[in-house]
Amino acid sequence: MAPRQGPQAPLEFGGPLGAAALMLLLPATMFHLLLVVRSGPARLLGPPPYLPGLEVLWSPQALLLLLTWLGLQAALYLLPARKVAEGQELKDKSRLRYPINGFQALVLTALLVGLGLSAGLPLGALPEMLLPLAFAATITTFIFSLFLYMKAQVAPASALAPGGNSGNLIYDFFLGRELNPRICSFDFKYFCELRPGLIGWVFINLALLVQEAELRGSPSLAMWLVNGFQLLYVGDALWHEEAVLTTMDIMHDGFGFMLAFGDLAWVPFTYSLQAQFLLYHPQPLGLPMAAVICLISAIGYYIFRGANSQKNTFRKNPSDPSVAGLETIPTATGRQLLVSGWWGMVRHPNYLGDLIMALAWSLPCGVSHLLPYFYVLYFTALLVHREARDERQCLQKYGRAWHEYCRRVPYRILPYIY
Ligand SMILES: NC(=O)C1=CN([C@@H]2O[C@H](COP(=O)(O)OP(=O)(O)OC[C@H]3O[C@@H](n4cnc5c(N)ncnc54)[C@H](OP(=O)(O)O)[C@@H]3O)[C@@H](O)[C@H]2O)C=CC1
Ligand SMILES: CC(C)CCC[C@@H](C)[C@H]1CC=C2C3=C(CC[C@@]21C)[C@@]1(C)CC[C@H](O)C(C)(C)[C@@H]1CC3
Repeated sequence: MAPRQGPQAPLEFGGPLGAAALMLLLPATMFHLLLVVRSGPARLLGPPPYLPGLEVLWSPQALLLLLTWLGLQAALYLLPARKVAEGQELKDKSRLRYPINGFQALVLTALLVGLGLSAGLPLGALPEMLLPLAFAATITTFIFSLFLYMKAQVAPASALAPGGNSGNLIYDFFLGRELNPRICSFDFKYFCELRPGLIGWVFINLALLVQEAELRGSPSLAMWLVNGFQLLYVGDALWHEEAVLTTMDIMHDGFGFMLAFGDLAWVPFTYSLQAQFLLYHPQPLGLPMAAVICLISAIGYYIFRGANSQKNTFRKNPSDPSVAGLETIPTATGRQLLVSGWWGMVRHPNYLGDLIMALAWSLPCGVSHLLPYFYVLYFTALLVHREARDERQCLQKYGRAWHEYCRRVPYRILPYIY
């Protein structure tokens, strides 16, 4: 079954109306979270303590800091890489090349921040700048998405994504028209997906830890756990950077407002919510409970890493000894689907591991508030929706073989439940 493309592709996210609503809702949710987390009651569903005026949101220093950060990460991206990887085959049968130096960028950033700290860089002042920084990031992503939309106007048809080219301005602006927008070898989507937002997230967490130490003498055990788990997640993503080339975002989705805002604003400012919560609402955490949470995190990571690595190894080289013995289903495209190992347990074992980790990130915040569990709730919704999108795409790609896979592996994410 040939996938429908361009104006015939089925509309996702509720079409133009859904896209318009999400473009308002996502930034509004982000600002709501940033405001309620520092309020006394910290109620996820309550009203924000106040509605900030432009004088609170707008700060030229915050914009300058954001642009410096983006410039630094872009410079680190352009440094010589230990390896250059080839992406998946494109419509015109070509393959793009990607530098593998994300982990190096993380280490170099840590060294620079370390040097800055020893020279008196006031990292602990960053939490007070989160609102204006998030505002600067939101404006920047709107302008950047406009640039991406206009760049796609002059791109060849073969460079356009399967969705995101419906002809409706709002929908296409949101979803993104071009699959891999680039200037020379600088790939905007690949850069944004893994660098400024993801690395920014761990340094926001670190700044919250530093401020907690300044306020209370030392960081709490809960703050250490949240920082440690999320650093492991980001470090792992950058260590296995090449694996991002087989994700849905890189292979299928265009680069527009959804991913630009998601990567540059949503990830750093909402994924750091647990650490923000702990700064304003300290929580006691005993060693036995901390040990249980570490165990949950380790189980989640084991499933997440095992499943992702198994699929990536198999997609790169099906005769690799670690995957060669696994049972597979042939498909009409020549590619095969794994039906044993992690991918024989449920159809998205990697989502299951990621969700277990998400729970472990929130548990150090105790159970007195719903707010730090926002990530678990949002992430469940995101992955359930993402799974349904992927399922549709796989059905189009693999037809009967996909039906056979679903028959053999009936559960999507959670064995015997979903
Ligand atoms: N923290 C966050 O905010 C987010 C994290 N994630 C994480 O990112 C990771 C990547 O997720 P995502 O890109 O959504 O999806 P996947 O990495 O699960 O990729 C899905 C693709 O895998 C291939 N595939 C599916 N089933 C099989 C099988 N049985 N055998 C072999 N290949 C198969 C198909 O592509 P093909 O056959 O073409 O290779 C399918 O389209 C996940 O771990 C997820 O949890 C995702 C979103 C947000
Ligand atoms: C909120 C919006 C509706 C949607 C925004 C979604 C984005 C925030 C996420 C889409 C896919 C992502 C991935 C990661 C981060 C979040 C976004 C950008 C990821 C880089 C996190 C680290 C993982 O190890 C990964 C597998 C590399 C992830 C890839 C997908």
